[in-house]
Amino acid sequence: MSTPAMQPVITPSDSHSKSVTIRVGTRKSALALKQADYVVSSLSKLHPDVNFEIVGMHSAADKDKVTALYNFGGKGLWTNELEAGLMARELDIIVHSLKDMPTSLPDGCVLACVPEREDPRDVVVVKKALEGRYNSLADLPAGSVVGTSSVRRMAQIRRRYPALEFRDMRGNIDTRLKKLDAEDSDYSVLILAAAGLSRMGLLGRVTQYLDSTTEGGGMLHAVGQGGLGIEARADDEQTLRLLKALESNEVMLAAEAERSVMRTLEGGCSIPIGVETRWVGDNRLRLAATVVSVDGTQAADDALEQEVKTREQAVEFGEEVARRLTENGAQKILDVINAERAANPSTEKWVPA
Ligand SMILES: NCc1[nH]cc(CCC(=O)O)c1CC(=O)O
Repeated sequence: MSTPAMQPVITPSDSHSKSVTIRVGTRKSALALKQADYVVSSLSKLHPDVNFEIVGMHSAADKDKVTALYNFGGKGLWTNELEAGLMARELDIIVHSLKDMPTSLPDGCVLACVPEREDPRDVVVVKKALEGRYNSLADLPAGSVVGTSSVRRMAQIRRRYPALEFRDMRGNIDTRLKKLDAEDSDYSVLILAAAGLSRMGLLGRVTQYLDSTTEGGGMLHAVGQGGLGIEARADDEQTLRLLKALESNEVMLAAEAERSVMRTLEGGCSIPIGVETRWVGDNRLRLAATVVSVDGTQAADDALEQEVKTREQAVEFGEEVARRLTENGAQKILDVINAERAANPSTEKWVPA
């Protein structure tokens, strides 16, 4: 004899009922919620019988904007509380900006799906009052102030445009644009990711797209920029299978190669490295990468093309590019940056994006 409580739960055979619910964790910023909405609407189309529920969480870094970002360890800045929710089975997947994901995930967590990528490039946005006067970095007079908190962006721009000045700029995209446009602001331009602006419907503000060409300012983007990373539990086979339908194999392989360069060079710390990946033919991936000193005077560059068909090949390819960068002087540049950070962890000003 069994009590009612011990009886199995029987799902009614009503065709409208959805038997499985996937809880989707995300940060609560406007951009993060847009990304989670995109993932849920795409997955819902692929799996109409599955119910998806978005769970927004404030991360430690969101709650404490005053403390220098490196105090959270640099690595895994936005992800820790969400991962705790994932491991506690309060969440089934987490949607991240791929560029904010650490290159090594905690045990039990995997990068389960890399969907189609937005434009990975950085862009220039001109202060409203200066629109029409300047468009590109090359237009800016000496002493113009560029707003960015990213050492990668600052170092690369300083290398090509040594007469420009740089000032810290943090906050969500809306906040940054408001600070830029304020009447009394010193900023002439802001550097942002095209992807974030695109997702927020703000691409109209872009006056220059930055890339490795001379017209593009010689700028390489962040590892994973423009991409999304969906994290899941390594042993949750049902969810892993369900996510695979949303993966772009080309984007996943390119992102794995980019992340591998970073993982190989960093030794535990997030570092300022720029990359650019492009498919150039039959399964051939071209990967360019750069590491620039904070003052822009020293740089290590490399570009290589190789056949990449599997995740393992992508990782090996990234390791090879990292080795070549090291031989070209990247390690010396990184040693200086890491020594500075170790000496001044709490005054750290620059974000590693
Ligand atoms: N550094 C913060 C961050 N993390 C993700 C994005 C949006 C771009 C993306 O998804 O790669 C941004 C804003 C930015 O860099 O302009």
